[in-house]
Amino acid sequence: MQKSVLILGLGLIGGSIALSIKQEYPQVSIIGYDRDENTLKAAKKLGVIDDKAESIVAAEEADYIIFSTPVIQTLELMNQISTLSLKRDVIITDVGSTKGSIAAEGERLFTGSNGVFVGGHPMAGSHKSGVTAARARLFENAFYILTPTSKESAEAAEKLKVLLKGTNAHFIDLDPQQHDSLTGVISHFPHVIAAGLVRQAEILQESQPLTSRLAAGGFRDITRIASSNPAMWRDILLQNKEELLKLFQQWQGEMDYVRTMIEEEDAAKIYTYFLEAKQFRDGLPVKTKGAIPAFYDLYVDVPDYPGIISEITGYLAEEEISITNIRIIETREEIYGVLRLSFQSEADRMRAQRCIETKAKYDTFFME
Ligand SMILES: NC(=O)C1=CN([C@@H]2O[C@H](COP(=O)(O)OP(=O)(O)OC[C@H]3O[C@@H](n4cnc5c(N)ncnc54)[C@H](O)[C@@H]3O)[C@@H](O)[C@H]2O)C=CC1
Ligand SMILES: O=C(O)C(=O)Cc1ccc(O)cc1
Repeated sequence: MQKSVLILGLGLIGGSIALSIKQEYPQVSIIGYDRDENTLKAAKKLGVIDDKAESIVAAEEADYIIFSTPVIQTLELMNQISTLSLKRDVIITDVGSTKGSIAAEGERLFTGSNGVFVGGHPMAGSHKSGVTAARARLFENAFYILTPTSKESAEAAEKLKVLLKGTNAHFIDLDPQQHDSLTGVISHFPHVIAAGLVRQAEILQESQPLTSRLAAGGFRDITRIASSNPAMWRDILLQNKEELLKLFQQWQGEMDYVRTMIEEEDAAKIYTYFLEAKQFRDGLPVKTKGAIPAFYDLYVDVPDYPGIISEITGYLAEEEISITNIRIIETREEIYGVLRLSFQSEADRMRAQRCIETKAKYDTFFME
């Protein structure tokens, strides 16, 4: 493919898209634009882009334009770019976490004589940001939603899937409103709840200093997404306001229901509530990535002796398997402890399991 791709915003997502395109099509020319000069320099130095664009006017040469900026800036940049002399058949897309207003603006601004717009959202990420966190494999097995709104944009979506083949993502076409309603429930609202739980603990911490020490285990895990980028989530909530307001109402009803069951000490109803939640949760697919990044954790039953961590990490290093986190979960009084290793992908976790079971002969297990 001898095409030129302009990526605006070279952070975690823009950088990862650039790397995945380059991996599949080395001959494609990737031009990067970012308002932060240091990011641009880093992107060039890390080989994420082939060339730096001095200004957004570089869009006039592009066959594909990908907005990878925060959602509010994407709307502003789309307006600026639409006033340039773009190639007639340029395909324009974005990666924003919200789609309603971006897709509507894309359809209004790009009318066929100055390119065609199709909204996009790769549903994988991390709480990290910036070009240094970019990875070609970030979107592997993740859902990548495209939101075509016309026959022309549906055709553009098919071409985009070819360009983005190297993401190894699963593409799904959705209506923009349907996208916002779904991601509201499974991504945006959970970020509000996670932040709310953390703030509740923070208030208790003032009178009970033990709180943060006790919160170090499971609480820390279920509130992990509260460590996400605050500016990004502020913008996402503001752009998905209508859906979120509906969800607040529904959630308040849900919490009232739980509170009443407890007030009335209705044991049977409380049991059914948890049982039904467990059944739905246990039925969720495990092989694909969802909106919120999965934990690729492997638990290893290890004898509790000095040097055990370096023994295990040594075996993994021999096979060049990278660990993103390591922690002793619980050291039982006697002989065995549980070591939790976290990996970047399911493939790394599977390789690590084979490696440890073969070389060290320790039992390993997953907790889904
Ligand atoms: N972080 C995540 O996990 C995911 C994020 N997204 C979406 O991807 C988009 C980008 O997010 P990240 O890559 O995480 O952010 P990031 O903070 O890592 O990167 C954003 C980049 O855009 C640049 N930028 C900001 N305003 C600009 C402007 N006006 N002109 C040029 N460059 C500008 C920044 O300098 C930065 O390099 C957002 O719209 C977000 O909703 C989508 C899926 C996952
Ligand atoms: O790490 C997090 O906070 C995530 O939940 C990752 C993420 C962030 C934004 C998206 O639109 C999709 C996935």
